[in-house]
This record gives sequence, C-alpha cells and structure tokens, in this order.
Amino acid sequence: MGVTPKIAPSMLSSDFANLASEAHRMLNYGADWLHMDIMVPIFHLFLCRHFVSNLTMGAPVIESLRKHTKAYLDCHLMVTNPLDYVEPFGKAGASGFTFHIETSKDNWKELIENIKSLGMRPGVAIKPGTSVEAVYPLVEAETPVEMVLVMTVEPGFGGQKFMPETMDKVRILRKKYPALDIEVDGGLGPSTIDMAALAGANCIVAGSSVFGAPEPAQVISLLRNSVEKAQLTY
Ligand SMILES: O=C(CO)[C@@H](O)[C@H](O)COP(=O)(O)O
Repeated sequence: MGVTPKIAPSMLSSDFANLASEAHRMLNYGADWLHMDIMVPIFHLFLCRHFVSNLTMGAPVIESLRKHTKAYLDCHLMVTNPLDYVEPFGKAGASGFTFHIETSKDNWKELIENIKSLGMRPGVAIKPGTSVEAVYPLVEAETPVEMVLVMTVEPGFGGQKFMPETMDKVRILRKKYPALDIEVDGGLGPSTIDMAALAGANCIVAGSSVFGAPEPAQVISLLRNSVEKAQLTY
C-alpha cells in the first residue's frame, strides 16, 4: 500500500475568530492536514438550486491562514462554479483543491489543468447520491486527479450522521486504484472510523468528533491507528 494515513480536522468546527491558533492546536495534536470547507450558496441554473445552503469562507481566509502556517490546506470547494475559484485559491496558498463532479461534468479537464498549473493538488468529490463511476475518467485521465473525496454526509454542515451506505464506493475505489488517496468526510469519529478504514479510506476528515472531544489528540491518534490497522488487511 503506497497511501499514507492523513488525518484532517475540519476547520468548519473550529472557533473561526481564532483560526490560526485553532490550526496550530490541531497540528500540535497530530493532524496531518487542515481541511477547509469552502461553501458559497450561489444559485446554479443547471442544478436549479444552490450546491449548499451554507456560507463559510473564501480565498481571503486561506490567504490569512497561510501567513501563520506552512501546513497542507486541504480545500474542499462546495460551490457551483469551482473554475472561478482556482486562481484566487492558488494565489492564496491552498495546497489541495477538491471540486465536485456534480458541478464540473463539462469542464473537469480544464479544472485539473488549472489547479495543477497553480501548484495545487487536484481532487474530485462525490456526493452520497452520485455513483462512483462518475469519477473513473478523472482518475484515469492523462492529467488525473490525485484524490477522490467520498462524501459520507450530504455536503453543507458539520455534525451530521455518517452514511454507511457510502462505503461501497470507497471499497470499489480502493480495489480499482490501490495507490489513490481516498478521502472520507462527514460523521467520522471513534464509532465510524473502522468502517471507513476497512473500506479503504486513508484521508480522514473529522470536525465535531475532534473539536468536540475533551482530548482531541486521542481522537486524532485513534483515527490514524484505525487506518494503519485496516491497511494491514488489504
Ligand atoms: O464538508 C463537510 C460538510 O459539508 C465536512 O467537512 C464537515 O465539516 C465535517 O464535519 P463532521 O461531520 O466531522 O462534524
């Protein structure tokens, strides 16, 4: 197995008024990445709705945080027009740029090229209702995505219940792509991590279970141990 565990606390659950110190706190507790949820509720004509109904942070926040840390900023774009955000996020210092296939069926090649040209790592995310086949062309492209993010809740808010039925997608992806970074996001914590780890996820986003814990370092370490242990079985 070439993929290493990456534990990424979701900063959506942090105290936004103290973002830099929250980031340092998580890194000191053992986090590998910082997961940044970018949500902008812009109406999408083709989807006939907002992609999410929440509003979180934009490139200026990434730029500010970048001045305080060299950490990997794992940016998950829950927006209807990700192409508009590539340049601002690249310039702001984002490390990874993950867009949703649901919003990018027609321009994913251009997106991946642009993301890479700005020095970021491209990833693609899929909502619980989207079939896994939708991402195969992006993983197998000449210029491929380097991570698939399988959403384990409906995008929009932290603190939701993990959807175990999404694990089939993780299992299929891990079997098909042994060296691919597979991220899971939503409802991950001590009671759900084994399901995701055994299915083959190696990048774990966790918000409320980490920030809400009396000992966040213990939760981060438990998440990592679960992934490492599961990797011995496949
Ligand atoms: O992208 C999202 C929600 O859309 C996530 O990153 C959540 O922020 C994860 O939070 P928890 O479910 O772990 O509380």
